[in-house]
Formats: sequence, structure tokens, C-alpha cells
Amino acid sequence: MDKPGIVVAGASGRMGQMLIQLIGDSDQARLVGAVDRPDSPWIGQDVGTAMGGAAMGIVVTDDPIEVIAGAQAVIDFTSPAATVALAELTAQARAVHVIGTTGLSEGDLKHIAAAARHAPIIRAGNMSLGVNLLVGLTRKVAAALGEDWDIDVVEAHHRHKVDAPSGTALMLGEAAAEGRGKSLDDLRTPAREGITGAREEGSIGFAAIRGGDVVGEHDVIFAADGERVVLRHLATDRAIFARGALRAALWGQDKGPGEYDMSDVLGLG
Ligand SMILES: NC(=O)C1=CN([C@@H]2O[C@H](COP(=O)(O)OP(=O)(O)OC[C@H]3O[C@@H](n4cnc5c(N)ncnc54)[C@H](OP(=O)(O)O)[C@@H]3O)[C@@H](O)[C@H]2O)C=CC1
Ligand SMILES: O=C(O)C1=N[C@H](C(=O)O)C[C@H](O)C1
Repeated sequence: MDKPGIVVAGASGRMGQMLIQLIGDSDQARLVGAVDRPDSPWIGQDVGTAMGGAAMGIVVTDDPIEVIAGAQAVIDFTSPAATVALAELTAQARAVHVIGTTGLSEGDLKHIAAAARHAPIIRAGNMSLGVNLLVGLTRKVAAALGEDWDIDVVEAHHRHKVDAPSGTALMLGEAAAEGRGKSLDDLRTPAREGITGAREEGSIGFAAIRGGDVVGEHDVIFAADGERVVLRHLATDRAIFARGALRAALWGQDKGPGEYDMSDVLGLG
């Protein structure tokens, strides 16, 4: 069988460039399209030269329909509005849609669920192996420790990040809540500022740091009287997310319509 043809959405972005490099070097997939926002200076340029390297024979377009029609998968690290629009197009083309975009609203998730009735969608707030392992550990530790252990998720990212808490922090918070047999919606405490009052037992808090070029750091802190357990993941290279996304696009090739996540792709159950 031919190598699956992959379109990268958000080509000029931090993750987009990482993915174009990875797919260009891959012997398991072909780059068949690069999509960027209509006002991007990259539109009409060869994606390889736009990245400052050799031409790759793929011209960056602002028309996703034209390239998705000939693709088996779209890898999408863009913005919530772009992701919702792409989900409709990948559903029509019956192509695998790998979504790394974070900051999606409840409404956005409903659109994505509707699109997944027609094609496979693999979505995760973090595509790395390490974080997806940490999700399982967080669920286990939360289940093992009683509600007298307070849980907070602290994350740090680069100065350009626009959403908080990060998608990863929310995945970890959801896992902690699941470990306690609850939903995060029931346990999540609003961001703290001013006279917040004392901590509510069993609640899960979030704190975000933004600065410099931090790729992504996450701590899940379990704090009790006299001791703390801290589960930590440090990302030092965005390639870990790109590799996970490409793996997801290949894994999805023989899957039916539906919503999947990285624990499905990685077989973490
Ligand atoms: N799940 C995971 O493992 C990871 C998720 N992410 C998430 O991925 C997303 C992107 O991150 P990052 O690459 O750092 O961000 P960037 O801002 O660097 O890249 C996003 C790209 O998408 C482009 N874009 C915006 N709208 C459209 C559109 N309508 N059509 C096509 N392209 C569009 C942007 O263009 P322009 O610059 O002109 O706006 C930009 O090039 C974020 O939500 C981030 O949180 C990031 C890393 C890992
Ligand atoms: O915006 C980023 O950079 C990242 N976003 C994801 C998130 O919101 O958790 C994943 C990773 O931490 C990098």
C-alpha cells in the first residue's frame, strides 16, 4: 500500500514546521499539503523554502479543501476556530483528523463529536508518550490517596501560549478527578486571586506560568499534612509532540469513524 498522504494545517506555526520536517524525513508517510491562514506570508511559497531549506514540492495554500481531497490524514495544531472548520472538511473527505489544538470550548467539542460520526478523529491535549503515561499514574495516585491529599496542577509554557490552563493540565486534572470517581467539572476550583477563602476539601486547582521559550512543564502536586508527592513531566523538545501526532495519523488509517485519544494510539488502555 502507498504511504499515507498527510496534510499539515498551521504550516508556519511552531508545531507545523516541526511536523513538516518530520513528515518530509519519514519513510512511512508523504507530505501532500501544507495549509496556513489566508493572510499568512507563506501562502503561495514552497513550504521547504518558506522554512529556510530546500524546496519540498509542496506549495502552501489557504484552501484546505483542495489538499484534503487527496489526503489520508490531516494533522492540525492551529486554533479552535480553524480546528472546528477542518473537522467538517476531514469528515466529508473521510480522512483521519489528528487534533493537537488546545483551548477548545464545550461548543467546539460538540462540533468535533459530530464530525467523528463520519471519520476517525484522534485528539489529545498532549501527544507525547511521557505525558500520556503520567495521566495513568495521576489517576492511580489520586485513587490511592484520600481526599485529605489536596491536588493542584501547575504548568509552565512559553510566552506565546494563548490558552490556560494548558490542554495537558486539563488532561491531568481529569485523570485525578477520575481517580477519585468524580468528574473534573465537579472538583475544579476557579483560578485563585484575592480573598479566596480556605481550600475546599477534594477540590482540584490549576496554576499557569507563562514566559520565555519554555516548551511545556507540568507538575501534579498531591499535598497532605507533613508530606507531598509530585508527579512531573518536562518537555524540552517539541519533536515529542510531532512524533506522537504522526504516529496517531498512521494508527488511524485502518480505524472506523469515532473519537480516539493517545491512550488508544499508544495502547495504554
Ligand atoms: N497536543 C499537543 O501535544 C500540543 C498541542 N499544542 C497546541 O497546538 C496549537 C498550536 O500551537 P503552536 O504551533 O505553538 O502555535 P502557533 O501559533 O505557532 O501555530 C499555529 C498555526 O496555525 C495557524 N492558523 C491559525 N488559523 C489558521 C487557519 N484558519 N488555517 C490554517 N492555519 C491557521 C497560525 O497562523 P497565524 O500565525 O497566522 O495565526 C499558526 O501558523 C495550540 O493550541 C497549542 O496549545 C502545541 C504543542 C503540543
Ligand atoms: O502550546 C504549547 O506549546 C503546548 N500546548 C499543549 C498544552 O496546552 O498542553 C501541549 C504542550 O504542553 C505544549
